[in-house]
Amino acid sequence: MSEECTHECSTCGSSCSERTQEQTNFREKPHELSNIKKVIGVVSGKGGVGKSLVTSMLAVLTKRSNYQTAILDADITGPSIPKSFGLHEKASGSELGLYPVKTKTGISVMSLNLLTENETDPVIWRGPIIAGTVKQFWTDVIWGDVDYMFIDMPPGTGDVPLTVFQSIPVDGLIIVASPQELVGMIVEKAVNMAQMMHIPVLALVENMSYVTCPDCGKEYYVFGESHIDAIAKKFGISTIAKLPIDPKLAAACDSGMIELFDGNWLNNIMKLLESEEM
Ligand SMILES: Nc1ncnc2c1ncn2[C@@H]1O[C@H](COP(=O)(O)OP(=O)(O)OP(=O)(O)O)[C@@H](O)[C@H]1O
Repeated sequence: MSEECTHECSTCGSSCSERTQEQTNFREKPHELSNIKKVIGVVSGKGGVGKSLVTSMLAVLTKRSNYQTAILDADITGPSIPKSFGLHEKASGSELGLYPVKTKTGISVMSLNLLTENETDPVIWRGPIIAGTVKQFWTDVIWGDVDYMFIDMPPGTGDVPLTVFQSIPVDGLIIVASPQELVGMIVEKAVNMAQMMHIPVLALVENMSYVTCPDCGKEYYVFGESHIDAIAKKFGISTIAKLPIDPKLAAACDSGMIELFDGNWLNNIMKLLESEEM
């Protein structure tokens, strides 16, 4: 029995002598025309902390390194990926399945906003329908060959993230948090959920960590001293990144130009993704 045993035998993948229940396998197969090598989930404890921004930036970096890249926007009720890439066309389909929409640089994207008639239509669905839609983005979308798929997860640790973790083989998670969250329990909850689902936490990103003065270049930690190093150490997460509050990033998202962002803040996560450890 592992030291981290949660006694949740139905969701545990290890075959140990203490097993009391059969493992229930909820894994869904991707579309037969999809060949997806690595799946990275981007999660946050709560909404609005920059999860979609980090998902978009990591996808842009992998694409810049010439990998076949895809984004599955699992944030069904608040999809923001199409907007940051300036995607307004609708996804098309055939009798074989649905086709993702390509961004200007060739990143494949599927999001509910690419399917609804109006981008502003609210999605007033209950949890199981939302979770079912995410599953369909995995099973019914013809993704083709993908080296890295990033999943922009819905915030929190509820119904939908649980279904995604159970039905899609996620290779690793990147947790995005604001400086305030890093002093509370929200990040701890996300780390604990990852452990319970047996998914490794690859990296921790502190978004809106600091502001750089445009005149003198000095960094100001407006939310107080950063706690990311201590939290990463506590949970044994070796890769961290700090993203400043940068009006250029907000403007790039708003104008659909995130593919043009300039900055090396997430380069060490990129290195990790390309390394043998992944
Ligand atoms: N470091 C940053 N600098 C400037 N603007 C930022 C930064 N991070 C996020 N933003 C802006 O804050 C807003 C929220 O970010 P984003 O949509 O990525 O958050 P989220 O965690 O995905 O939210 P939700 O879960 O509600 O979808 C966006 O308008 C984004 O452009």
